[in-house]
Amino acid sequence: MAEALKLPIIDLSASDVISSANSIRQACIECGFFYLVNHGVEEELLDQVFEESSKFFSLPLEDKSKLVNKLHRGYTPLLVENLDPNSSSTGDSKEGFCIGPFDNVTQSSLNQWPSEDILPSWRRTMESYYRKLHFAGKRLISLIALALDLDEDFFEKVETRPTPFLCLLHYPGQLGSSDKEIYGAAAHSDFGIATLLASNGVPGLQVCREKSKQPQVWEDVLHVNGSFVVNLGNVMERLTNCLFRSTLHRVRPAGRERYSVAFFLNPNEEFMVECLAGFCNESSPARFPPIRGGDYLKEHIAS
Ligand SMILES: O=C(O)CCC(=O)C(=O)O
Ligand SMILES: [Fe+2]
Repeated sequence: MAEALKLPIIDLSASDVISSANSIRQACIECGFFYLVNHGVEEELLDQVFEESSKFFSLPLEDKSKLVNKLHRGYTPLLVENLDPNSSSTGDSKEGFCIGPFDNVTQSSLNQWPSEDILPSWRRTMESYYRKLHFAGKRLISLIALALDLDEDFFEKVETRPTPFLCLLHYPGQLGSSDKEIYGAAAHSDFGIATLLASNGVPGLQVCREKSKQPQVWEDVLHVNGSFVVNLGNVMERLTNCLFRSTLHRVRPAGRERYSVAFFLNPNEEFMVECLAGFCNESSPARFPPIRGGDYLKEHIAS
């Protein structure tokens, strides 16, 4: 059993935003992971999301496969994604379903939905959860902007505002017998700006704080009722020249069915992902060349 990691807790509704931004800054420099509480998402809605998620993943593969992932929206079957292809030839032992933005007709038309005849309240539940998370995500990112000494509305402009994706994940409890260790999600860091994660409480998520230290030390991230686990993605390392950390994490199978819902704040296509002024200088030059969000996404998500 790995040691449990004690993560800082950030209160999204605290009135002293400067103090919250300072706590976020410290958490992002030290670990890149923290718990988010008082985020405004009701427990009842989250319960409904897990209930609907379980109903979808319980459908016959034939039905789920009709919605197979296109343009990062829809169903990804078990073992298809591999978050660490360099170390593992086997895909991750999880299945997923992703929903992209629906704030304009063009974007919205790309989403796929299970038939209302089979799952009548599915779409309504997921859209409602997406909206709530979007609201919480905007507030969180304004605190992250303050934590970077930027204007609070830095991430609200047309070209800087994140593009969120909601991904439902299901890790089956039983694994086939194999000599190799199969991960629910193999070791990876997220490629976007930040991720807000909720789970049904079944353990499995682990973090490796020092990715280059050998042997790697993995610590358990415990479930805290009513909180989201937030972690930064690689875009934040690029913006801060690695001051803010995008930490390696994975999901180990716990022998019980785990459901999680990840809300990924990805860069939008027009966002220039480059070291922010004040985070690099002559003695500490930018470690990554600038890249447009659209090109960055092409490099990081398989189509
Ligand atoms: O399901 C989890 O607990 C983590 C999922 C994750 O890390 C990811 O999808 O990027
Ligand atoms: Fe992740």
